[in-house]
Amino acid sequence: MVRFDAHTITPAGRAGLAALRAEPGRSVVALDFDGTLAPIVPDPEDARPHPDVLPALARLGPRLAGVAVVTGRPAEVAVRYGGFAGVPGLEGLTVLGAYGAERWDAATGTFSAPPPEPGVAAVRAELPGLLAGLGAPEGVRTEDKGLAVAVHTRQSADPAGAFAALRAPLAELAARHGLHLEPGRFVLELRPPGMDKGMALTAYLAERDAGPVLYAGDDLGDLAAFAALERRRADGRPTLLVGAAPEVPALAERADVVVPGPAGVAALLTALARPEG
Ligand SMILES: O=P(O)(O)OC[C@H]1O[C@H](O[C@H]2O[C@H](CO)[C@@H](O)[C@H](O)[C@H]2O)[C@H](O)[C@@H](O)[C@@H]1O
Repeated sequence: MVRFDAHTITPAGRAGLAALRAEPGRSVVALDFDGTLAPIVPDPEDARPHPDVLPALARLGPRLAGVAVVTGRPAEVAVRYGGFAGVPGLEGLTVLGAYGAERWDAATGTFSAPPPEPGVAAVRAELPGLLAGLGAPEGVRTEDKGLAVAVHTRQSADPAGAFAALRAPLAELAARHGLHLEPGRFVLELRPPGMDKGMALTAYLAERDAGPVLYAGDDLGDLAAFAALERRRADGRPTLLVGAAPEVPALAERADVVVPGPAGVAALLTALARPEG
């Protein structure tokens, strides 16, 4: 069983954990995908959940008011890579993809997504020429996400250097086409403004009439979800913020507890799924 002592979890987080254990039927567990459920890997197409994640979620799901995956991935990609469809116990799972712009519900098997914004097509067309003109190093990769385009530097020889060099020109390209630049772990994503994980999570929690909430994330895009739960906490509602990446200080500093990546998240979910919690 995973136990957290007073030195590794904040008092508010401990209260959130106690509430989750005491009232599972009113509780929601919401989880980021990459870096939280799935280990970070060099090629984004290779990301798959830690092997203990699905069994734990399948045990937890029927006991909770809701389980959601809140991800920057397109919903369809997250469902496919996650292996979430048709899993007994996950009939109530919801995937909020593209930072909440897209949605998939296991209960119906249906996807919903808005039409792509014209700025995304313009960026898609301009990006190869821009990257060539900037002399983007070998290993810089683009990921076409449908509603957004992402530029990855992880596979270049100097991921941090390439990230720093590309950030301003990509921000300028995004702004010129009415898009927002979303920075992440060696990724710069050009996507439409107007939606973030905090807005998506808040709407989902209202829909489920949620009580206690656990959110786990590993990257800057998860800060909006943390902020949404910090507001709930300020209203006296129990929450548990889990940071899944000690190496991302902006998130780890705001977490109630920091666990070592998807293996740590899986261990926490497995412990929560036990009858004794
Ligand atoms: O919101 P998330 O579920 O955390 O998705 C964020 C981005 O994750 C993916 O990129 C990250 O994971 C890759 C696979 O481990 C890794 O190679 C990359 O360096 C990371 O930035 C994904 O490719 C993006 O589309 C997501 O927005």
